Amino acid sequence: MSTRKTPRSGKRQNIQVAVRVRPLNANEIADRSRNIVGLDRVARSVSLKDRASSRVYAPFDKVYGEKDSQAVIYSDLIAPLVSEVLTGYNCTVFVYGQTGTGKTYTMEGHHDESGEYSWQNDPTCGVIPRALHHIFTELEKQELEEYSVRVSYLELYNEELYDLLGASDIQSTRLRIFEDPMKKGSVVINGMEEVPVKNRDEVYRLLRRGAERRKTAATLMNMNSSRSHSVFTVTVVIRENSVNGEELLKQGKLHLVDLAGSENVGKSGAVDKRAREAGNINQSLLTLGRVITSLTSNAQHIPYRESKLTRILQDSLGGRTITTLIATLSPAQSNFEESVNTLEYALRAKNIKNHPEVNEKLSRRALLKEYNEEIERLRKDLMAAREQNGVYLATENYEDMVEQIQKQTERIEKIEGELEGVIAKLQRAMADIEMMDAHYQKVYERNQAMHTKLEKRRSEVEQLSRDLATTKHTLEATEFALGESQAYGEKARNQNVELGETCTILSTQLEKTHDKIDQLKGIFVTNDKLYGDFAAERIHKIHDLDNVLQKCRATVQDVSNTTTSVVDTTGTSIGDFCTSIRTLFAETVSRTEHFASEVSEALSTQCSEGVSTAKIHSDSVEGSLSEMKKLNAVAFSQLESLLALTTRAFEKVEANKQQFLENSECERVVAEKQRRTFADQMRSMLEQQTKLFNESLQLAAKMEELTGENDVEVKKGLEETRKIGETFAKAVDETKEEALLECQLETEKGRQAVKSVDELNSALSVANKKAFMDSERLHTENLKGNLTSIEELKKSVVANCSNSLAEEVATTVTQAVDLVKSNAESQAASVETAVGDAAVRLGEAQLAIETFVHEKVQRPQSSGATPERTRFPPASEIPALDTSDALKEAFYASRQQFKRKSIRTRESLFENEIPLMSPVSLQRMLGSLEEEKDENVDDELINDCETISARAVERETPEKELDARAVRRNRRRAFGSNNFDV
Ligand SMILES: Nc1ncnc2c1ncn2[C@@H]1O[C@H](COP(=O)(O)OP(=O)(O)OP(=O)(O)O)[C@@H](O)[C@H]1O
Repeated sequence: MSTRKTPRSGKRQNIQVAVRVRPLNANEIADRSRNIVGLDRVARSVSLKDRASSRVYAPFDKVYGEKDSQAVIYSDLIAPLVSEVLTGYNCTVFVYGQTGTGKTYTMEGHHDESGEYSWQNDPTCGVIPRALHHIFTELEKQELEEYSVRVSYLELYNEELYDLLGASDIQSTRLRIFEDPMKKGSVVINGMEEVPVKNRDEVYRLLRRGAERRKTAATLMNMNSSRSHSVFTVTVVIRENSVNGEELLKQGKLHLVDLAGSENVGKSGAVDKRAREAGNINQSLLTLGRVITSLTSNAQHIPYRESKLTRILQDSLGGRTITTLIATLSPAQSNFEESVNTLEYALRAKNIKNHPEVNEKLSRRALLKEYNEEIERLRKDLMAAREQNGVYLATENYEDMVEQIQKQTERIEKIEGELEGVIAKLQRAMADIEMMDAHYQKVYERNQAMHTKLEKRRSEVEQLSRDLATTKHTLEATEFALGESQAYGEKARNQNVELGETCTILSTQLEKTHDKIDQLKGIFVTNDKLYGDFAAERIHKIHDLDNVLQKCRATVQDVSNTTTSVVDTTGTSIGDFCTSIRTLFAETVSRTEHFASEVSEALSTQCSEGVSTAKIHSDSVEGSLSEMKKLNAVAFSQLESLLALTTRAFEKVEANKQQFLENSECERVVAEKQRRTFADQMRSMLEQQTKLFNESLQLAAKMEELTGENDVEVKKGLEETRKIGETFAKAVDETKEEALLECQLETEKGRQAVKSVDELNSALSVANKKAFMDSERLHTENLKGNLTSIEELKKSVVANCSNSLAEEVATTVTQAVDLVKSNAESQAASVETAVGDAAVRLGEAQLAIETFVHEKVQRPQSSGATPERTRFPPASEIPALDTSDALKEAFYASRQQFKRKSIRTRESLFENEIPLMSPVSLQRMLGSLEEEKDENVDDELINDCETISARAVERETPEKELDARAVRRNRRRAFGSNNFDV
């Protein structure tokens, strides 16, 4: 395969050289051979201790001792190369050393026949299986689908190449090396089998096959395996696509070379004389030494072509390959010289500078074209050579021509070899492609299965997308509702906290209120009892007072009766007095008339004047009497009015008492009613309180208010009662005083009347006296004789009349007045006593009321525990949680702000889908292309294909890529068919 190199950072680098020292083997131990090798890992030096001296060889890139495992060697030296190979570099690892120092062990490891270990976990497993395992691991890790891994295993013995993996008999398989016409400095090994490796497990099988063929060869050809070289090559081709959709092939190679034992080669590549004599000259090893020497001495000519080994590995020595040399040593003293040679060889090799370059990635089209052109060129050369063979020449020239033909034949053979090599390369390339096509087939089938699965999944995805959209929508709505609920919940929680706090306060206050209510209840019960007792007591007292008033009434009645009787008596007395006066007057009149008749008779004419005078006097007395009658009538009427007043006073007292009693009863009834109402209210309030917690405060307040009002009412009632009592007492006092005053006034009026009667009588008496004296004086003048008798009579009449009448009247009046007075006084005293008693009782009642009100009536004691009226702030409004419909509306409203994002379906993934071409379709397409061999048509097709590829690349779907690849593959096959026709 043609590869071009791109510089690796443009740097030249020395071959990496490592030294590995194996442990002393059984023979060496048996020979008691000393370990003379010392390693300094820091200085990366190896020292060899001779008996006399110690030689140090340094620096190496790495030094490994007997304890360093295969895994360490691999991970340090080979693993990095695998990465380089996958990147597109060629890498070579040489194992160089004396026979039996562990070259094969390092490269292949032990073949564990026991089956105890699989090759993956066999600690003795060498570089080759590890490298292949690693390569597959990396390819899988990088998820590369299209790659090919091929291995070849060559043995070079006595400058003959044998294919250890070839299918045919190893003896008959003669591998020939030709220059690679397409790449200068490279060779083509004609007939070499490059076996594709599909997985790790095939590696051991191949290694075993190689080992068996080696053994067979050794037996058949009496081959000394320690003098043969083996080259195990792993070729990794990775197909990848460039950005413009072009298919690129990236190739890297790893050569693992187990060289023949170095014991016959001297320091500078000189062959040991004895070995030379024995014919055991190892040309390849010899040339390798020389090449190394030439490379390190900057010689003009590097003798690569002098051995097949150096020809094959030319690129690995001073070329573009990354090269590592592992020098294996025996630690035994017996191998001192060989160890010295190996170390010196290794140090020399370390000076070789390579300039690694990554193999250029070539497009398949270019590669195939290149191959085609080369084949065509070789075909033409061959034809030309053959045609030359058919020319007839003169005999003279015949020999020259024979010679020429001989040369031509050799040339034809050479060209044929080269052609075969190229064709072999092409075939390998085609095998690679086949391998990758097989991969493609698998990928196609997998893709078809995936496509079917994808279709199924697509419908599922569509359904799921719809479900997802619904679910998303629901989720959003739910999230929205949840948010709302959370906010509401938060508000409610805060409110709850507030309410909790308020409840705690209210609970405490309610507790205290209940205490207060209990206290009030107790007070009300006590007050109820007290009111009962007080009412009973008051009723008792009122009864007492009633008795007193009855007594007072009786007394007043007595007074009235007495007064009436006194008045009657007085009236009678006055009547009697009047009668007496009339009698007396009649007597006086009769006496006077008798006297007058006597005087008339005696005094006839003289007495007529006396009679007229007497008549005048009589008229005067008559007037006086009528005046007295009037006065008596006035006195009577005054007494009547006094009686009426007394009666009225009594009636007033009675009325007042009745009113007082009624008022008291009313008050008592009102108080009782209030008490009952209050008790009912209390009861209902208590019931309500127990039922309605939230109204408890208000009820408590109201209760408190009512309690206050009731208290006020009670106080007011008591006050009113007290006032009424006072009013009653006052009224009684006033009535008493008024009655007394009226009595006194009437009595005074009576006295005045009596006095005026007395005065009138006195005045009358004086007037009569004066009249009689005047008459006497007149009659004295006229009647001197009889004047004395008349005068005496007159005096006696006047005296008798005035004295007895006055005395009688006075006595009667005085008696009457005294009687009235004494009666009035005694009645007044008894009324006063009764009133005083009533007053005392009223005072007692008042005191009792006051005591009751102020002392007995219990009032709620201020305990300080009754909660103060607290106005709790109204609970903050918690909006009622919206209904789901309202929430939905709110959600949709909120959604209006944001355009609803369309749920992205996977439609887009499928809409540009281009069906993947099946291998059958490809085959058909290939057939049609085979029919159209015209290059123009090919070009046209290529253009078409490229257009399709470009379109496919633009669409960037794996399916389209595959399609483009299919087209390219088609194209490639078209070329391939041409080539095979050749
Ligand atoms: N590092 C090592 N640890 C343990 N044993 C080793 C080590 N190196 C080599 N041996 C053992 O030494 C013996 C010889 O090793 P090996 O055959 O690999 O040598 P060689 O260099 O390949 O010889 P030849 O050149 O003849 O092929 C083997 O038995 C191998 O197991």
